Amino acid sequence: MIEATLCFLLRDGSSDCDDEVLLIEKRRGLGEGWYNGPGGKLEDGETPRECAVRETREEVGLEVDPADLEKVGELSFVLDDEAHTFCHVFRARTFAGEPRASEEARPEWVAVDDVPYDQMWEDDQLWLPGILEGDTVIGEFRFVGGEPLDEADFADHVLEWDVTFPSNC
Ligand SMILES: Nc1ncnc2c1[nH]c(=O)n2[C@H]1C[C@H](O)[C@@H](COP(=O)(O)OP(=O)(O)OP(=O)(O)O)O1
Repeated sequence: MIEATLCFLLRDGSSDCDDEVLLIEKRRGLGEGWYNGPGGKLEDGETPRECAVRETREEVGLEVDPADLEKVGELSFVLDDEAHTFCHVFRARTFAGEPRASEEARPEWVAVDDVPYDQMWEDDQLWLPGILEGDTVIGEFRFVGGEPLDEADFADHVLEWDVTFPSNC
């Protein structure tokens, strides 16, 4: 099973009440052409938090202090009844630098109310709005139809909200 991360960075928006979230348009690999948060697969010996920091740096050039990352989700993606990917989701409001594009990702600040869910993984619309509003979640999402995961059909899901994660995970 693959272990991966997603990292959602938030900032105050230009209008009075709207937060903005940094999304990437994925330029290669799984989910190519879709929007998502920066993130990717854990490397050997890496913790999820370290992975989220590294992937954010590599994909969009922003520096995040691991201590500023709040663990806000654990998502299990199941393909044809087999565990496929376990994804740790983080959120942060503190980071350094200006986003820049990389070979893997084109970054874009998007108002939280304008997230393009029709250009994202189908499951994102089920859990990401809650994450962007400050909630926490554990979710399982079942896909059918074989590899690759991003061409499989989304079948069903289970969500548990308002979860408490240990501060060190
Ligand atoms: N269903 C769903 N919804 C939302 N996000 C995801 C999924 N499935 C997923 O796999 N993901 C996320 C989890 C990861 O952040 C990425 C996939 O990681 P990937 O880009 O393959 O990992 P990298 O390590 O960056 O890839 P390479 O550097 O090897 O190209 O999608």
